[in-house]
This record gives sequence, structure tokens and C-alpha cells, in this order.
Amino acid sequence: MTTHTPHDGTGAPWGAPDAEPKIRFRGVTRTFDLGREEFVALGGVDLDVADQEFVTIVGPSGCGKSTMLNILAGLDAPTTGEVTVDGVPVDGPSPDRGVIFQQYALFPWLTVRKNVEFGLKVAGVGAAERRARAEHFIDLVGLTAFADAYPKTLSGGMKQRCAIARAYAVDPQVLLMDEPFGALDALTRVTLQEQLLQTWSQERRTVAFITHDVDEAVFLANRVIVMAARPGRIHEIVPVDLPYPRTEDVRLSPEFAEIRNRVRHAVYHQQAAPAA
Ligand SMILES: Nc1ncnc2c1ncn2[C@@H]1O[C@H](COP(=O)(O)OP(=O)(O)OP(=O)(O)O)[C@@H](O)[C@H]1O
Repeated sequence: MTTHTPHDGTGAPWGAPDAEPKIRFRGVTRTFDLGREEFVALGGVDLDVADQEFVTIVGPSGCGKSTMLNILAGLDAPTTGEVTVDGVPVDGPSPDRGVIFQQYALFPWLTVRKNVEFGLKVAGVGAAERRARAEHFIDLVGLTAFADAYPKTLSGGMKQRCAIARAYAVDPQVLLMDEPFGALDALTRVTLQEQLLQTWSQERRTVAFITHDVDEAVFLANRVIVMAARPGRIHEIVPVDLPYPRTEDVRLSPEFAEIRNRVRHAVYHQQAAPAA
């Protein structure tokens, strides 16, 4: 069987078919204690994500998307089951798993350059290497002209590009993004989607990305994970067999429309889970 990469134009995955998954969810549940009752946010999630794969996660509000991502980030823990990265159980946050949220979370008192360098400084990386790495990623996200600007002078899209550069700079194995473009206007969003894919194809990290926008989910992903609510669970996984680079032509193609319709159908026509 041929091994594809995300970069060979086929849109097919990303590592050897029999390779160990980068990320593995096995029987993951998360229950919240609400006093008199328990709320099952995740009712049992099994999922493998391959090394260098880009998966997007969509589903109705409250279906447990953020809960899944927080568990993978190590910011929350499953009630039962296990999440592993490279076969190692996740038991807390790690620099190997970079997280980007909708709110930009930049340090307002630091310039773009210093924001991007921050994680490297914490990791003890020397000044010269810090600067070189920061410059590389600032350039990659198109912020070179703003390297010495402070966050308050940047647009929302520029802040999020800075957050992406900062996350990549510390060289995480896995990038976790929780609606990172949710607060941006449609045009900025499209530009950032293309830029993120460019960064992904150059840096080859595994990405899990939550969005409410079905077009965004299809445009970015190798596979779209469609979730259902009550309890939160995986409803359907839709492969996105579209070529790279993903350009405006890809977005306007009948193949894109067909996959988008399939995802929309999976999101909007979900059957309620049978009562236990
Ligand atoms: N700390 C908590 N205590 C109680 N319930 C919680 C807690 N965190 C999440 N929940 C509940 O778990 C469910 C899943 O929440 P989660 O934020 O993961 O959903 P989501 O799919 O990301 O939603 P959205 O798309 O609206 O962001 C929701 O019903 C939420 O109210």
C-alpha cells in the first residue's frame, strides 16, 4: 500500500497506514457532578489521530468538543478511559501539546517578537536561537513588519497569527485549537485558514481544531470528526479527500461541496442516542 503524505497532492494521509497513532482516545468518558445529578459530557470516545494529520471537530453546542480538547491538553482528566500521545498517557499539560483558544491570550506588555519568544525563554533556549526561531515563525505567519508592535495595536487576525507563531515556536508535537478563528470576520478567517494550512504543511505537526463552521472544518481537515450531544460522542468521521494545496479553486469545487453537504447533514440531522 502506498504511503501518502499531506503534501503529495492526494489529500490522503499522513504517515504509514499501520503506524502507531499520534493521539489515541480509548473509552474516554467525562461526567460532571451537578449536585443531585450527574451530567455525562462525554459518553465514551474512541479515536485515533495519525502523526501529522489535521483533524477538525464539529458538532452542536454542548456536545463535548472543548471537553475532549481539554482532556487531550491535560487541562482536564477523563472520568474513565485514557488518552495517549505517542503511546504515553496524558496526565497534565505539556509543552509538547500547544493550545490556542479563541481569545488571543497574548501578553499585552510584550511585543509580537517577545510574545513569540516567551515559551522559548521559559524553556531555557538561548537568546540567539530564541530570536532566530521567533523570526522564522513571525515570518511564516506574515507578521515580520509588526515584530516590534504591541498586541493592542494589532487587529484580531494579527493577534491570532501571533498566537499561532507563539504556539509553533516551542515546537510542540501536537497543536490543539479551540475555535481559534471564531471571533474573526469572514475574510480574515479565510486568509488565516490558508496561512494555517501553509504552516501545517511546512512544519508537519498533528493538529486538532474545533470549529462551528462546516466550510472551515472541511477546508482544513484530512478528516472531520462530527460529534453528537447527550451524551457527547463521535457521530461520524468524514474523510476529506481533497488535494493540497487547498486553494480558492478547491473551496469552489463540486467535490468540496459534496463533502461539505455530507458534514452538514451529519451535524444537522443527528438522531438522539437511544435512552439507556
Ligand atoms: N465544569 C463543568 N461543570 C459542569 N458541566 C460542564 C463543565 N464543563 C462542561 N460542562 C458541560 O459539558 C457539556 C460539554 O461542554 P463543552 O464545552 O465540551 O461543549 P462544546 O461542544 O465545546 O460546546 P460549544 O460548542 O458550545 O463550545 C456542556 O453541556 C457543558 O455545559
